[in-house]
Amino acid sequence: MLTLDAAYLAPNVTPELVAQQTDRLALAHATLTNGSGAGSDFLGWLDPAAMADDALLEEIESIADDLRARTDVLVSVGIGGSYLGARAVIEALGGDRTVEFAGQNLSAHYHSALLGRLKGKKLAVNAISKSGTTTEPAVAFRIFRELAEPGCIVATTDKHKGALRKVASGAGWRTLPIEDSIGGRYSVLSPVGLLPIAYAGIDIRELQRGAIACARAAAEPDPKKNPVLFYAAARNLLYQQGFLIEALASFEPRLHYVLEWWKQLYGESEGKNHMALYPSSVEFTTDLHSMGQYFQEGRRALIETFVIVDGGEPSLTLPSGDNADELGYLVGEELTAINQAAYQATALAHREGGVPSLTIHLPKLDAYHLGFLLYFFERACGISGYLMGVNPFDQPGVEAYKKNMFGLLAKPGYEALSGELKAKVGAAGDAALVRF
Ligand SMILES: O=P(O)(O)OC[C@H]1O[C@H](O)[C@H](O)[C@@H](O)[C@@H]1O
Repeated sequence: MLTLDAAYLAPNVTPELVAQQTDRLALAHATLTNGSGAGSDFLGWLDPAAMADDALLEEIESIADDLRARTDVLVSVGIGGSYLGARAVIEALGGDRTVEFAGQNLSAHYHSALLGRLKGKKLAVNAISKSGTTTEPAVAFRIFRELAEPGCIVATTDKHKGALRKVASGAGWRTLPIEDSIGGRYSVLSPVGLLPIAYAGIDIRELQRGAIACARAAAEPDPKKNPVLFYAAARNLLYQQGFLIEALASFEPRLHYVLEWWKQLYGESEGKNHMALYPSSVEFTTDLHSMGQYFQEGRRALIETFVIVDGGEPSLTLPSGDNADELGYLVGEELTAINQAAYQATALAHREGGVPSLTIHLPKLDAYHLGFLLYFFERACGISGYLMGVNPFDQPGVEAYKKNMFGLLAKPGYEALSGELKAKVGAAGDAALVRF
């Protein structure tokens, strides 16, 4: 279970204001659950138990066990939704085996350094791409597949189409399916996320169990009893009031990639028709010493959603010593308690500075509660997109850069565009350069 603390949303958002949205919320809720809205072909994630049934979980676990027995490191190759979910869970929960990530950028430095780190290690490689044609992971996969131990390549991709499917069939590698009805950013609890997570040694059944519990809670149509509806309603009301940026804020560095995953989820789902809250993230207290000033006194366009871990953290107390560092008042205090005080102080200060906030409390950060949280955000994102009047399950805008890149790299089929784009990019010529 998670708990929402909505005290600092007032007066912008109050339970009464949310109650006034009941009809709109009920419509968005029904549109999502009945599959009657835009993008309804992509609701395969809605039922987490069906998305990965027992047979599929067993298959994933058995592949993970086999790879763990034969290798030291898994290189997970993917980008966007084929990357962020697995990384979010693995970085948050740790595990006992190293998973490295490749193909989430095109940096020669990043990939050379990774190759260096992997020297002398026995590698498994998991190529993950729903379309099977995304350039970044395809490029990285060419580099890393050569280094895998025999029989230790797994392709997670569309059942029938795409270049990755073709290559995997030709080479006889093991494969895991990505259903048509599951888009990348909603795929963490499918084979896309689950194989790397299982390789890391994290209990994928617990993760799924948390998501199933959240799905049950989210079936409730009354926004007062359904945290998913409440969150979707609150951010929508704030957007209508003119707020433009939602910052997901944590005080726990191991949530870094959960914040990154959330940004893709909301950015791709809602950033359409020149609308939507811009999803950003901050990691406190680190960022209080860089972004804190802006949060307190910059342009008042920000709302904050805190994700706070309440318990289960290791005990670490401040040791005694002379009081020259003026920390005597904290001797014997738990670091976790100091961090909690920092959260309370921050939420209060920001609220008083004009930043409304909502806090999501997790009793502890384990597989169950993380599964609950991930599903919470997915489900709220579907509702939120429908409240906004967009299709939360497509991402047509992402194609624009790809088309340009293919043109500039003269990919077969893009020859005509190639000349035009090269002319555009070079148009300003020397005149545009400012040299020093
Ligand atoms: O899994 P893939 O087909 O390789 O896609 C990976 C990612 O690339 C894209 O460009 C999309 O914007 C993302 O939604 C997707 O998750």
